[in-house]
Amino acid sequence: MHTVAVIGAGKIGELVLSGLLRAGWPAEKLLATARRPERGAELQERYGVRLVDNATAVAEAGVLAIAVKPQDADALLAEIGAKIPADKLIISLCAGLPTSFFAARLPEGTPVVRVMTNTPALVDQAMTAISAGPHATGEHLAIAEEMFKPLGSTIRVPETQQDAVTALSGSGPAYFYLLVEAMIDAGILLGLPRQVAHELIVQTAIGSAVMLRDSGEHPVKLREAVTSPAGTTISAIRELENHGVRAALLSALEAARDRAREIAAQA
Ligand SMILES: NC(=O)C1=CN([C@@H]2O[C@H](COP(=O)(O)OP(=O)(O)OC[C@H]3O[C@@H](n4cnc5c(N)ncnc54)[C@H](OP(=O)(O)O)[C@@H]3O)[C@@H](O)[C@H]2O)C=CC1
Ligand SMILES: O=C(O)[C@@H]1CCC=N1
Repeated sequence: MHTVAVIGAGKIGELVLSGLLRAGWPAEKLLATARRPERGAELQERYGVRLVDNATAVAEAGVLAIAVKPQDADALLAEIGAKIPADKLIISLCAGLPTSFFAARLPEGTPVVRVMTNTPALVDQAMTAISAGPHATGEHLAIAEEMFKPLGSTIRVPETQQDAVTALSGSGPAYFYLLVEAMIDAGILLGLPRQVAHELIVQTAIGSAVMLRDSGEHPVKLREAVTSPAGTTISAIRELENHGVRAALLSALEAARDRAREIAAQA
């Protein structure tokens, strides 16, 4: 089991730390770095992991999980990139940034793995996609899997698919939360108390998600089973189609993919 340092322990860094601890990773094998001292103190108090500066993390950890915003990655690598020995494994959690961005700022031969996870990691239900970058071997991918499997599901994808993955599963939880929020508001419109609307929609979302996962059925078949002839569901579906919800989702995910590309171009 490697010592893992989370460099830039914000929201995603924290969920990696907390997930590894839940999975039984010893706290003494976890390091965290933060830009603001109060954030570091918070993490130390909450998880008992050691807060260190970036240089100490580089010196002591075998795996460096980079969890800063993509816009902060260049400055971070200007600070530590050249000091990272080539036997360390770099795991980038950053949206958009290709592994070549890191390779160009690291000593020749340093292995880089690109990972796109998502916030349901907080409840061990993440979807994490893992790609080999320069100098990353099967052994390096296995280390990334050892870290992320306990946080949910993992899949290996070619790096060329990572911007699309980011649009689907990286950002995905936000789309579902927005749908749930809108449906709860619809419940209010129909006169239900907010708490009742919340309970109905959240449990419906959970039930639908479990059926999607466990039944093995195509979503079309599951939807058809709910949609009675001349019934209530088809009336709602007509409105969804009239308002272009399907087309909106296609455009929205394409926009997310394009934004990931733009982040890389601006880095
Ligand atoms: N949020 C999400 O759902 C997902 C995010 N990601 C990716 O994860 C990464 C992190 O996102 P997120 O956790 O949301 O962002 P946050 O802003 O919450 O976390 C980034 C953290 O890095 C710290 N930081 C920045 N520069 C340095 C530095 N030089 N040294 C040490 N710490 C530093 C920031 O400090 P400060 O607090 O001072 O800003 C902040 O705490 C991004 O690259 C994002 O693309 C990937 C998948 C999902
Ligand atoms: O919005 C973002 O850029 C990050 C990456 C995927 C989810 N959140």
